[in-house]
Amino acid sequence: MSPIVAVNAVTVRFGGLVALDTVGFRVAGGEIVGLIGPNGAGKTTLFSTLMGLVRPSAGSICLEDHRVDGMKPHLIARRAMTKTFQNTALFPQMSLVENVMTAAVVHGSVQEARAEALRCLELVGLRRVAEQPVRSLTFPQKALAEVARALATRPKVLLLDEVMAALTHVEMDEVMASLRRLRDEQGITLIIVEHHMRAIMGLSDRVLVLNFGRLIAEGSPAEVSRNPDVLTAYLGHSHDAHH
Ligand SMILES: Nc1ncnc2c1ncn2[C@@H]1O[C@H](COP(=O)(O)OP(=O)(O)OP(=O)(O)O)[C@@H](O)[C@H]1O
Repeated sequence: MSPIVAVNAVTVRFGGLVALDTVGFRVAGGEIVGLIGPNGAGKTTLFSTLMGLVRPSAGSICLEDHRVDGMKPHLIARRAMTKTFQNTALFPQMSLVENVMTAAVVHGSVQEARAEALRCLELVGLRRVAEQPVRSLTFPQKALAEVARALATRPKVLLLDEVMAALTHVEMDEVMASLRRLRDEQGITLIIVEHHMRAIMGLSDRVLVLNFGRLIAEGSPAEVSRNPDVLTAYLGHSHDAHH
């Protein structure tokens, strides 16, 4: 089966700095792929490049066999790949469903946007708190609200950018269960950047490891966590290893 996402020898340079160096990998439809690496490894740059916010200096990116590198972000979103936004402020005084509707208005009338927003909330298990103001939600509910907002564009591939950043272990487990269900029931492909190793290792089918812009390892969570190159990369950046 052809991959849903194919990244082929992508290089990104910022002036003299090589932020991504001939990075290549494939993602199958319905797969959960974790992307890890020490600070400055290139994770954010890779997400930005996938989303069309950064143009690769070399290489190509295909989404369902269509080249998307160099395409504008909204056109990539229309081709069904989108991203959550790190620390995007939800409107705290508005209800949850109204917040998701702000992303769902692309679907037409207010009534249609509301129906779409409720569908997205159902997908992440938040339907029952739809009418509550966002300020009254728990941290894991807020994290899942970000995911629901991203789902309003009906992605096949969803890039999750540190949605679990502020959570405790118990809260993380709650979000992870919802994300797993989203993949299992909807077949949505998830690519995840997360500093919490526990979340990455618990959720991912496969983990990609970046270091200084290069892909240094790829495998199951168990394979990656005993890979000597990965251990060296993290020991050199002990701050990250403790997250
Ligand atoms: N717009 C930019 N202009 C110049 N250099 C940049 C730009 N964006 C990122 N970089 C550099 O590219 C490299 C990769 O950064 P990136 O933010 O992608 O890493 P990261 O893995 O996401 O790090 P972190 O975990 O700290 O978020 C770093 O050296 C960074 O300083």
